[in-house]
Amino acid sequence: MTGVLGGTLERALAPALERAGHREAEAGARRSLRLPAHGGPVLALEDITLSFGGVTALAGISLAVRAGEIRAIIGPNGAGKSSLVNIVSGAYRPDAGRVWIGEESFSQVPAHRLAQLGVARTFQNLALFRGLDVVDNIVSGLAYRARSTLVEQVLGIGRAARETREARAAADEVIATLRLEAVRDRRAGTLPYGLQKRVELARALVARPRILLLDEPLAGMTATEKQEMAGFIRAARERWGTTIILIEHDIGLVMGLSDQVAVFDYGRKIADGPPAEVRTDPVVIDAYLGIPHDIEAGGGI
Ligand SMILES: Nc1ncnc2c1ncn2[C@@H]1O[C@H](COP(=O)(O)OP(=O)(O)OP(=O)(O)O)[C@@H](O)[C@H]1O
Repeated sequence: MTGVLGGTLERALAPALERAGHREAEAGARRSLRLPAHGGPVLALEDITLSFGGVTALAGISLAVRAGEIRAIIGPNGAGKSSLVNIVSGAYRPDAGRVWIGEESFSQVPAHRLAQLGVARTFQNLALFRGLDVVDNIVSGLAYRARSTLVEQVLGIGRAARETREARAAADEVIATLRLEAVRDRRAGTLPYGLQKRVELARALVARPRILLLDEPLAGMTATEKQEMAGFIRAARERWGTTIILIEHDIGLVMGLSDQVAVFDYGRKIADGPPAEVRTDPVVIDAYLGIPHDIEAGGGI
């Protein structure tokens, strides 16, 4: 029966997987990736529960993400994906459970220390400074680091001058990796949507976070833009070893891009494993295709 269900999901996902187009190349890229040999979890959730009034958004969620991993979190609407990102980024305090970031554990992640903890995030909606150049938008991702005084900054001397030089160098490295050279000095607000999303990714990467939370990075993009963005997410991980947590609705791309996929449904984690396993898991198929188990037991779909 599993085989039949597995085949059903394969068929359901086939067009998306076909669009992704380079599963084999991606598998090869994963094989050649230099992950730390004994990378322990860089991020772990321990029995996290979160409710809003009578609605349970997350019910006893545990999750461990290894250093350098691309971990997708997928699930139908309302499954609890954004709640999880908001807990990791400190916007929400769970009712119970702890979050581990590296060696430190928290009942609520201190949002003001997020950058210092090495965590960066992007948002579902664009949040760029539309009137600023691309490079200045990217440099703004380093603002929290500035140690120079206001006087030094106004006069452009001392630590401020050095910080400016270092920030530009860091921004230019990200610009080169994400192939943004041609629009470096363009106003962000004048760029097509897909490029603006790429600038957001660059801004989140400029401080070289250990952990990057991407909330629907491919939403609203054309198929070509999605392919490009998936390539740049992979490039960032390969260049800097960034651990990436990815919330995404495009299952085809997720399956090709991620090392591990956790599937949520109604606030519970119903599957967690490599894409090939998750894709054929009957529980996941039920959640996505709405195939009741009694039909499965009855032998026909
Ligand atoms: N701030 C909030 N106030 C009240 N209820 C909330 C809040 N945030 C989330 N919820 C509820 O918690 C549940 C999980 O929502 P969440 O946004 O985390 O799911 P999701 O998987 O990200 O959904 P989507 O894919 O639609 O963004 C939903 O029932 C939602 O209505």
